[in-house]
Amino acid sequence: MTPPLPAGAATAVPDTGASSGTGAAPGVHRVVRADHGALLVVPDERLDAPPLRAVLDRDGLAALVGGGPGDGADDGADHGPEHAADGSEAPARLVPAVGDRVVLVERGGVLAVGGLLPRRTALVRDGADRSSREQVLAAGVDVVLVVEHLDPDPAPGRVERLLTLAWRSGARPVVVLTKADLVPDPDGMAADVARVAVGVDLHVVSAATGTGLGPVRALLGPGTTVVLVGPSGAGKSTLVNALAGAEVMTTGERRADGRGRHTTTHRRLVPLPGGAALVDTPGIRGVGLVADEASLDRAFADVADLAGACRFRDCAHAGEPGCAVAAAVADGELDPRRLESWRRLAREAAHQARRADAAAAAAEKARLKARTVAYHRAVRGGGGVQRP
Ligand SMILES: Nc1nc2c(ncn2[C@@H]2O[C@H](COP(=O)(O)OP(=O)(O)OP(=O)(O)O)[C@@H](O)[C@H]2O)c(=O)[nH]1
Ligand SMILES: [Zn+2]
Repeated sequence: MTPPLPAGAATAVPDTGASSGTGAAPGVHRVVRADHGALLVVPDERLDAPPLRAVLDRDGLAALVGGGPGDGADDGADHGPEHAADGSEAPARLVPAVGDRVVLVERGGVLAVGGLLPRRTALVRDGADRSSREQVLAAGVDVVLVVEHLDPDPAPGRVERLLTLAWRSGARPVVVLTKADLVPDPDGMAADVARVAVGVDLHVVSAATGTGLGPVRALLGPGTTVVLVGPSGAGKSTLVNALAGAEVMTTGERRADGRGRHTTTHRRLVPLPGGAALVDTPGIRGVGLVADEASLDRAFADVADLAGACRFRDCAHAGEPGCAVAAAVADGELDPRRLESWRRLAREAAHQARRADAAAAAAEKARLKARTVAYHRAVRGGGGVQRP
């Protein structure tokens, strides 16, 4: 299913004056790979078509119309400053990430990315370089499968963390518990995990026996983009291959020579049989958390509901009087482990927000300084000011 060009999307495409009749693949394309200015794209409605190479013009900004969780972020690579060198405001640069929908234009005989369609969803992680920049790992994702094994025992804290990440993306989170064939009571275990997956569908599967794959497959209709997150060994690749009925992802079988595994090193969009797409990247599999208050409120909707009854609006549920969350723990209504988990993630989210603020302040200071320098240069160069 190709989404129609939203109204106003055409303004995302700078007028390049490109002549028509060049046969430059028109229509919306999907970014299959994004490596430093060069992109591989395929038509949105033909994901299995041979990829085309398109350049990302460093000057021609890929401006985003509308907004989304990925706003203002890029793929983490150095694509130049956010602001023009003279300190004047430049439109925020957005660099296409895997899964983005782009419009191509022809520029001097080469295919270029003319614009980016609004990013409805984006899976982001903390900048690898400890800067405040968030890195867009995948854009245009519809479903985030949080994959967790039943054997060894599932880790509720990890599920909570990944669900928070998934909610943050704007996509729909779904929990998949794997390796049901290895435990005596998969449904009992699933009921325990369901308590930490509030408001989220949960499926129990076994790739080995094929149990439970139907409902997961049903999530992957034509035009759906899915990404899997979960710990190494959870069975993500095995699950995808079982769903696809083909070797789409490399599984974790060790290489015979013992030198690690055959794994992809590039982020890529992989077409699945049936018209869905998978974003596969090793970076996503063990992604660091980027939480914010809204995503925590979704992932911990039960805690958020209780918090509504706390006496203080900004209650930290850490011993304040009239705390409804603490009361729920005392009553055995809320698992203290869950409150502790919420606390830890809320601390991380606050830390990330402070870092982002500090970086924004530093950028603003640098911008003002550049402007001051430019002013003094102009004044001196112009000879407009005489020294007394
Ligand atoms: N018995 C059983 N084994 C499974 C199942 N799913 C996966 N496995 C096994 O678990 C191991 C890890 O599976 P992978 O699919 O490679 O796990 P992964 O999550 O992709 O791991 P990374 O690539 O490290 O992120 C493999 O040996 C699989 O054969 C299952 O449903 N039942
Ligand atoms: Zn409270």
